[in-house]
Amino acid sequence: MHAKPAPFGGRLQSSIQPDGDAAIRQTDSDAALARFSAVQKQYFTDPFIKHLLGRGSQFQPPRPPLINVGTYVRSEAIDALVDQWLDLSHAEGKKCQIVSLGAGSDTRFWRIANTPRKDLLASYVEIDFPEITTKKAMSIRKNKDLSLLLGRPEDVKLAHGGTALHAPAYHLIPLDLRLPPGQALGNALNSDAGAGLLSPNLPTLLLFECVLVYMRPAESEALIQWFVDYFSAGDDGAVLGAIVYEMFGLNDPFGKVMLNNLRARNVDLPGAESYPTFDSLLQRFLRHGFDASHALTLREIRRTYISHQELERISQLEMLDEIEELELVLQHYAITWGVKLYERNGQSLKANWKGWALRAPEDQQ
Ligand SMILES: C[S@@+](CC[C@H](N)C(=O)[O-])C[C@H]1O[C@@H](n2cnc3c(N)ncnc32)[C@H](O)[C@@H]1O
Repeated sequence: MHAKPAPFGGRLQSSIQPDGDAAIRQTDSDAALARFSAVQKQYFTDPFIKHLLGRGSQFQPPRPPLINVGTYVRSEAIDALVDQWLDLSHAEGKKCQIVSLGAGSDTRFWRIANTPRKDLLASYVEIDFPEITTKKAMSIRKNKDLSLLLGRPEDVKLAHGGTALHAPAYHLIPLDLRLPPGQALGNALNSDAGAGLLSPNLPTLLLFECVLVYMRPAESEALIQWFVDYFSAGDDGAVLGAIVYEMFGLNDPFGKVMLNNLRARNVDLPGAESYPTFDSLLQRFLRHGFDASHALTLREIRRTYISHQELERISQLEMLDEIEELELVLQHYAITWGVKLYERNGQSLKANWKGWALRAPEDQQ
């Protein structure tokens, strides 16, 4: 076996603390290390991740090939969906907003800000526990590669004792997402910068990368519903999109081993219970009145949505001979995405947004 069943980037370290939230927060370091490992092995590039790793983490050994391939497939697919979202907003003549929930040490904002697509971003909001946002805010302040992409130094401000950070198009906000969103999230998005951080009129994409699985279903449903209601207040009709990446189908033998391994490290996955099958994934958004909902397992994405040239390239990076094991693991992770369209006038516009989907290589020409 190359790896014990555990989330990609979720191989927990030995120093697990008794507090369950500490173990959940630890998954952020694991995710960042998994990304750094895939970068070191040249699966993809990310010039920013090294600035967000904890002290000494750069010297950790790389992750096993199976984990690197999983991180690569997930990253490529979510990047493609996010880029397409930005381009769809652009085609509509609007800037777009992205909210990353449980953002941890994610580098997506900087990766976008480093490209011409930066001009398509009206606002990028990242939310996580205060311990995580404090660490991230410090890394941003300390590192020029990160801070320069936020704007002029005088426009970048720490807030709430260093747990929050605000720049013209970037906001880092400390919050426990399990709190009733009506008060907690609503206040967090409205108080800090004086004005609302999110316009209800702009196309807005929610990113939930490996976070809802740590919350109870009632809590994650309340969170998604809060956003659904928030955008119904827009006067120009908004478009709400969401991407969820996480494990599912954990009631089979593989899933049970995964759950037990995590439980031994003080991590529960209450959010996985509602998603025992592939079909159940689509309900994630349909139950909130989304107009379209799609899901793909990482196994299917690797098989169908990554070009032969790319598969050939990554097969040269390191030895991976246990394809069956790889497929078994990839079969338990899925990307689910959906879109909700609010009142507006043009049917063609709706058709555009409904076509938001991963493209197989032969459709990309
Ligand atoms: C596995 S990490 C994923 C980080 C990042 N989204 C990524 O994919 O690289 C899970 C993140 O969700 C955050 N998280 C989990 N439960 C949370 C909650 N109730 N409120 C805020 N953040 C939470 C953790 O602190 C951690 O940063």
